[in-house]
Formats: sequence, C-alpha cells, structure tokens
Amino acid sequence: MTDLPARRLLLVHAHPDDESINNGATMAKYAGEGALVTLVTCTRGEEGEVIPPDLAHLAPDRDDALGPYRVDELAAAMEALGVTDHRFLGGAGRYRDSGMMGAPQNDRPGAFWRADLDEAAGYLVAVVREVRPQVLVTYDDNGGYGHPDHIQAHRVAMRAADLAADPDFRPELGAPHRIGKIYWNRNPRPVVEEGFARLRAAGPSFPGVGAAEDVPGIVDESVVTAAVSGGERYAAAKAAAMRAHATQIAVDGPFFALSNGLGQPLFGTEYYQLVRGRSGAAAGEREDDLFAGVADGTGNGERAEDEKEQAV
Ligand SMILES: CC(=O)N[C@H]1[C@@H](O[C@@H]2[C@H](O)[C@H](O)[C@@H](O)[C@H](O)[C@H]2O)O[C@H](CO)[C@@H](O)[C@@H]1O
Ligand SMILES: [Zn+2]
Repeated sequence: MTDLPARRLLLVHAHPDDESINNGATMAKYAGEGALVTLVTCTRGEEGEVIPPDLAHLAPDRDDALGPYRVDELAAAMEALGVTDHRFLGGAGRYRDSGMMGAPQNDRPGAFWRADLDEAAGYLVAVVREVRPQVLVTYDDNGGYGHPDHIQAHRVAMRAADLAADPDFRPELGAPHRIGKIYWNRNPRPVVEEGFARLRAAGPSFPGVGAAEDVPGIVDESVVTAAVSGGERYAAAKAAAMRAHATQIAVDGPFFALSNGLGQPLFGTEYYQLVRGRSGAAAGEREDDLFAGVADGTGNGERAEDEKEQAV
C-alpha cells in the first residue's frame, strides 16, 4: 500500500459483529477523521445462531449458509461505519468459526481454535507490514469472555505484532514494522453497571436482561487507560452497524441483545487498556485518543529508547 494516511489503526476480531459491538464508534470516528482503519476478521461466523425466524434456514445444522450471509452483513456494517479496508485472515473461509468453548466444533478440521499460531500470525504479519499501523486493537488474553475464537484472535494478534517487527521473520512479507501502541478492549465495571440500571429502568423490550459480569472485558475502572467517545454521530453509526448484523444482534435504542435475548447497554464511548507502548496522556490521566503520543505520522519510527513498556 503506497501513500499511507498519517494515522493507521488495525483491529483484529474473531467474527463478523465483534468489530461493531466492541469498536464501532471508534472505527467510525477515526475513519470519519481520515485515518486508515483496517479490520481483520478471523472467521465468517459460520457457527452462529440466527435471530430472524425467516433466516433460520441459514443455520450450520440446516443449510450451513450463515458464513457467506454474515460476510454480507459485515460489508453493510463497514458501510455504516465508513470503513473501507476489511480483510478476512488468510482470505474468506480460511478459518472456520469454532463454536462456543467445549462445543464439538472446536475440534472440526479448519476450526480457528485449531489453527497453527505462527501460520495464522503470518497472514496477519503481511497485513501489518502493508498498512504499517501505529495502533492495534484486539481482545485480552481471555478473548473478553472466553470464546475460543476470541482467545485465538488475541493470540494471533499479539504474536503477529511481535513477528512483524522481527527483520528475520519472513522478509518476503515486507519490511519490518513495529506497532507503537497495542490496546485490549475493556469495559469499566461502574459504566457497565450504570448501563444495566438504565436498561432495567427503561423496561427492556427483550425477553430478558443480561448480567453486568457477563459483559466481555469487564474490569475495575483502574484497569482502563483510554476512553474514546464517538459522540452522537459515531454512536449512531455504531448502532446502524450493529443493526446490519441482524442474524446476531437486535438493537432497541441505547440497548441491544444477542441471540440469547438478554438485553445489555449499547455504549457510544468505548474503553481500552494500553498493554504495549507509551500513553500519550499525562501521568495518571486516561487517553481520549488512541493515537495520542504516536511517534510520527509515518508509523515507521522505532519506539523511543526511553519509552516505557506498559506492564501487563
Ligand atoms: C458476540 C460473539 O462473539 N458472538 C459469537 C458467539 O455467539 C453467541 C453464541 O451463539 C451463544 O450460543 C449465544 O447464546 C449468544 O447469544 C451468541 O452471541 O458464538 C458464535 C459461535 O461461535 C459466533 O458465531 C458469534 O459470532
Ligand atoms: Zn465473536
């Protein structure tokens, strides 16, 4: 990729829908401000459940046509977010959705959970060395909530960040590139609990109400180091993107539910933990911009020698 935009953000997610749920406002904001936002999705979500009854035939135990359908849902979500650079890890269909932890699908040939880590990371290294992002966003080491594809996406993303910077690793994939800042998706407990209180007060239009502790990446507020506000404009884009994933998500105003029918709050501000690189905020302050303190616009700069690694 030549003539790279000054700011470049790479996000790595497991299934179509995760990007909108976790980072829709962030992606829309930076895309709207002219940054290059690159999304890599590791599977097509073939093993998902299906919410709309008229689409139930797509299910893996019926037509097994959910994967291609979710590819189209993801394209519509990218349109809503204004994101133009989306790839599937290794190409669409290279890795299959593994199902929930413990499901027989975990062991199916081709399941992402069974992927060779360095082979999968190699596909991502090629993207990193092409787009040369200053910022990478992915899940924590539990994948947010323990889904095997989320855990594997975390492992592949973190491994690829290391390999992409190694000049001895597959030089044919491009010049080495060190990603300056790496963030994990987080949700601060007080914000989540307040959102559920709003949901209960509003009276959910969903069959039930979820539990705060089940929200992926929920942590004590002190763990969160960055908060990116999408404002009304980008929060609306996030909601539209989530609606585009209609087989997986039902949206009702400031709330949504997955196929389990359990309502939860939809946040227009998204939260992160900086796990590698240097914060651009003052000591003890949260960042409000993931690119704060980025070394330079080229994204080719090595980290400053005195740069303090975030302890994780
Ligand atoms: C948000 C997310 O990661 N969704 C995954 C997840 O889907 C959940 C799964 O079907 C579960 O059984 C339901 O109760 C829950 O409501 C769903 O969100 O796992 C799917 C299978 O791996 C995956 O396709 C989906 O994207
Ligand atoms: Zn997922």
